[in-house]
Amino acid sequence: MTRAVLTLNAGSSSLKVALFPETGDDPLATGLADRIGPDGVLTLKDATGAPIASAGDLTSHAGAIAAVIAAFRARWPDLDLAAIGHRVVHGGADRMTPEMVTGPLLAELAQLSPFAPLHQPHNLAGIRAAMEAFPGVPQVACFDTAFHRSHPFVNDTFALPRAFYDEGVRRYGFHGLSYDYIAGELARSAPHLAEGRVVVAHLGNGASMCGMTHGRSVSSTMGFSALDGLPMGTRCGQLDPGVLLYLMDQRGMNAAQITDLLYRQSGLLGLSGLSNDMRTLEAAGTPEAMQAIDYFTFRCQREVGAMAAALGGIDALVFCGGIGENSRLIRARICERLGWMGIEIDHARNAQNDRIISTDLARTTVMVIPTNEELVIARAARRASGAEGAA
Ligand SMILES: Nc1ncnc2c1ncn2[C@@H]1O[C@H](COP(=O)(O)OP(=O)(O)O)[C@@H](O)[C@H]1O
Ligand SMILES: CC(=O)OP(=O)(O)O
Ligand SMILES: [Mg+2]
Repeated sequence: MTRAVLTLNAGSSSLKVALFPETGDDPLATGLADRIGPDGVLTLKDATGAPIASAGDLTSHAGAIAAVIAAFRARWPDLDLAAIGHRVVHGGADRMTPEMVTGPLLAELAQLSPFAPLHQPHNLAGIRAAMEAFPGVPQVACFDTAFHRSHPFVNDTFALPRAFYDEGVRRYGFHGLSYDYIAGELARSAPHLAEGRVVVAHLGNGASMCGMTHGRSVSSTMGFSALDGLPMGTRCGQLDPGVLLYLMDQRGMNAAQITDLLYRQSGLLGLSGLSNDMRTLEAAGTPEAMQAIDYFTFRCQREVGAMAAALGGIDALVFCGGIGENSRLIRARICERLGWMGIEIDHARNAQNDRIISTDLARTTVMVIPTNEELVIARAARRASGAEGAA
């Protein structure tokens, strides 16, 4: 086979992998390990969508990564990788571009793990596993935070004493690789909108919104950690810090217990008492599941308003992520009270997952754009490793 670029994208509930040729946007193979946990399943497909391999019982991200590497090796014994690109959720305050992985970089990134416990350890485990499986192949780290480093100070800080900002207590924002892709797609397919005021809703197991103009991030609902903003599969979203004081003072909870509560037991799972997965909640129809959906869609409506205020208006709303790309119910529910912002969706278009789901007369364009973090990672890996120039 020709030389290829491998991408690894570890999300909080999933591992997405892709194998790209040295040039071009179409992958040779893609893979998804979904619902990592007791029901975890990995499926790898070739460029035609035909299954290459599958594996079940994926209880951890590390197991999923090992299964991916084994399956690619079995399918392509002479696999020749020009570079491996990794999604790394947290890059810290100064990283605005992808970087080649080195020992010191890995050590620095490991220090950020406590700020992104559902992601950073898996991202770094992926890098280590890939370094071991493919020694000598350049590894490139692509940061979710990088896209948001353009935020103005008012969207980058909290109203704490200045020393905290200086030591890195800032609003970083995440899902940057996804927003980067959407910005590029808009610039390519709808340049007049790309220049305008766009609110992008990345709604997956992790969920956030980004307000962007001229393709640059101005504001994000996520802050210091990937806990802030919208409620998520198992994360609480925006929370009054007084609740934390109560949990510590009155309930005697320690940091580890609070971490578990806010990252793993809250959000859709906590409110429904049933599941973190929107598909399960939509199908269940129990009062608690419906309340969890109500809370999710209400907070999404609030945050579209907040992002539009940060941008001074809105020209387009874009949905992406597992929920945003697939759930016509949630998109319709979010849009139903946003008529005052010029948002009006066409229900037939919405039901078909059309690219434009707003009515022809609506003042604000509403779009569904499947995100492609893998392509952003692959392009960056080619660039940073020099593979692009060599091709
Ligand atoms: N058809 C669907 N209807 C509703 N929700 C869906 C559908 N397909 C996927 N989802 C939601 O998308 C989530 C996964 O989103 P995704 O962006 O792929 O994951 P991650 O945040 O782990 O990267 C699932 O937890 C599920 O709630
Ligand atoms: C940052 C984040 O929440 O990522 P994901 O949606 O992949 O869990
Ligand atoms: Mg994701």
